[in-house]
This record gives sequence, C-alpha cells and structure tokens, in this order.
Amino acid sequence: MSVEVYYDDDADLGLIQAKKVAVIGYGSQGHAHALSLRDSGVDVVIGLPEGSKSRPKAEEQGLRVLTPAEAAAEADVIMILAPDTAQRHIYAESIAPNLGAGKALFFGHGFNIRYGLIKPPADVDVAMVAPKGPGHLVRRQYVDGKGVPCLVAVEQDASGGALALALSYAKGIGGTRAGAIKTTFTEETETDLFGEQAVLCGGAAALVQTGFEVLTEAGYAPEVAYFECLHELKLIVDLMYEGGIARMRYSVSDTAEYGDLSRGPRVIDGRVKEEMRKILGEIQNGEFAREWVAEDEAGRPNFSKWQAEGAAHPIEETGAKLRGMMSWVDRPITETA
Ligand SMILES: NC(=O)C1=CN([C@@H]2O[C@H](COP(=O)(O)OP(=O)(O)OC[C@H]3O[C@@H](n4cnc5c(N)ncnc54)[C@H](OP(=O)(O)O)[C@@H]3O)[C@@H](O)[C@H]2O)C=CC1
Ligand SMILES: CC[C@](O)(C(C)=O)C(=O)O
Ligand SMILES: [Mg+2]
Ligand SMILES: [Mg+2]
Repeated sequence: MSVEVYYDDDADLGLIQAKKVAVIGYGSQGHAHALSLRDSGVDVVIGLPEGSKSRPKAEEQGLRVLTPAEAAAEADVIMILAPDTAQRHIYAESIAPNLGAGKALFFGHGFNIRYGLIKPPADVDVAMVAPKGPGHLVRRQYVDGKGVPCLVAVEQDASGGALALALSYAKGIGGTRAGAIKTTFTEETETDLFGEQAVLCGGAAALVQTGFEVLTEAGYAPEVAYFECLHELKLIVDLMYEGGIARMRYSVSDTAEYGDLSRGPRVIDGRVKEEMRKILGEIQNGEFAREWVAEDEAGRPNFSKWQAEGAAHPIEETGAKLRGMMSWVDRPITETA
C-alpha cells in the first residue's frame, strides 16, 4: 500500500499565516507548536486556565495567553494540545461553545476522535498534525533547521481546504522538512498507541530495565550494566536512525552481529510477538482507551504507583551519577529549545 508523503514544496505556509491559531495547552507539544508557528510568521495565542503553571512559561516567551474559551473564541484554527484525558472536558466547556462554521479544530493525536470522546459539529474542519517525536525535540529540530516527520489526517473537510491547511500548519512546525504522511485518525491513533506501548516506551524501557537487572543480579557492577544496557542503546539506535538496522550491523563487530542474529529472536520470541498482537487488539477494540479513561477518572492510582516504582528502579540512581560526569549527555529539557 503506497502512502502520500508531502514535503515543504507541497505546502503553502501562507494558508496558516492567514489564520489566527489558538494552541490549547503549553506542555511538550504545545510549546513546540506555538513557538515554531510564531517563528514561522503565524499569529498564535495560547489557551490555558487561570492559575495554570504553564502560563508564566508561555508569557516569558512573549506569547499572549488567554483562557481556553477566550482563545478558542478568537481563533480560526484551534489546536488541542492538552493531555488526551483532559481534552473532552476542555472541548465541552471551552471549545464547543466557541466553534462555528469556517473554523478548524486540530489535534496532535487522534485519541479523542477515534474513541468518540469528542464529536465536533459538521460545519467545522477537523484535522490532525501529529509529530512522530517528543515535543521538546520537535522544537529543537525546528530551531536547528531540521524537522520531525508528521502524520496529517482529515476527519471532516467542511471547508474543502482542510488538508491544505493541515499541511501548511505542519510546514509551520518543521514537519514537512522531514515529510508529512497523509493518514487517518484511526491509523494514527492505533499505530501511535501500539508504538509507544510495545516498542518505543513500554517495550524499550522494559528491555533496558530487565537487561540491567539480569547483569546486576548476576553480580556485575551497576555502572557497567548501565553503560551496556542504557547509555550505549542510544549510540546503537543512532546508527539505526541514520542508516537502518543494516548500518548498525555494519558498524558493530562480527561477534556482536552473530550474537544479534542468533540471540535477538530468542529475546523477542513468538510469545512476545503474541503479546504485542494482544496489545494491538486491546487498542483496536477500545479496551485500552476505556481502561485509561477510567484510570484517569479514578485519580490515576495505578499510574502513580507504577510511575513511583519506575523512578525508584536502581538504574535511575546509577544513571544520574554517571550522567552527572558527562555534561554533554545531561541536556536539560527546556520550553524554548
Ligand atoms: N508528548 C509528546 O511529545 C506527544 C504528544 N502528542 C499529543 O499531543 C497532545 C498533548 O500532549 P503533551 O504535549 O504530552 O501534553 P503535556 O502533558 O505535556 O501538556 C500539558 C499542557 O496542557 C495544559 N493543560 C492541562 N489541563 C488543561 C486544561 N484543562 N486546559 C488547557 N490546558 C490544560 C497543561 O497546563 P499546566 O501546566 O497548568 O498543567 C500543560 O500546559 C496529546 O494529544 C498527545 O497525545 C503527540 C505526539 C507526541
Ligand atoms: C512515543 C510517545 C508519543 O507517542 C510520542 C512522543 O510520539 C507520545 O504520546 O508522547
Ligand atoms: Mg507518538
Ligand atoms: Mg502518543
């Protein structure tokens, strides 16, 4: 199945420059979109509740901050970049009363549309510009003249120009420098959730922690285990990022490559693949979404417990000590890039 990929030359920045954009939320993605759109010549206003701790951060960057309702009322394009679990409440209270024909509602991830938590009226454009990377790197890459690839999708095209507007927005945050792939809200939501659960966040973190545990429980030094299982992973993944798995295999020793080819499939075996399929099934049938919404409504008891357990894992203490000796590694995340 071939996909359509759009680059800078396929997108007209003038379309988004002609609109007023409200970015609701000023966290990981919100600050990146707002600052990069502003630097791309777009009129941006931020929507945050009174008392939000993000307000001073946005104001320090010279951005105008209103309440979400005021920002939505002023804007032609409303991009919701608040947490997925908060979006339906923000939409009901602040955005829906300020939507009208000719406006566009944008998302950075399709969760609320895919699972029917937000149902916009038929007379507005509904589109998505979803960067395939963490917000702080979206901003850092934009500033460095690079870009993080995006997925773009149109759920409702009331104006007839929703895709062109989404591509224009993607250009404004650097996405079309790397490539914007046209997809659907369903494909973005399901693949994004699968990727972060099974591979990028859940799978990778569990792999690293388990490798560290196996080595330290066998009596090896935590520092050696940290360098082996976490620090070097970035260097190995950098080679994959630059030239695929083949380039990583070209660069490592034959001994490593033989170990990779012969032992890798024993670690990530048929049982792991079957579990990945189950996880995908829970995403597709809505079970994960229902569980996550209920967990959030209950005050996130499991989330908080697991978060604390992760922070207390011995790999964190070892890593903090070692990273403290490498000033170039411990690069703080900022809201300005
Ligand atoms: N994190 C990422 O890199 C990626 C995220 N996405 C998607 O982008 C969207 C935003 O995620 P992310 O950037 O992680 O979110 P964050 O958790 O980083 O952002 C939270 C921001 O939203 C604000 N906020 C919280 N509640 C409200 C409210 N009721 N009204 C207005 N603002 C509110 C917070 O303010 P305060 O400081 O007061 O709490 C903060 O500024 C999600 O849809 C996510 O799936 C997509 C790709 C990658
Ligand atoms: C991988 C996690 C992510 O999907 C992302 C940075 O792309 C997210 O939701 O934060
Ligand atoms: Mg993602
Ligand atoms: Mg995600």
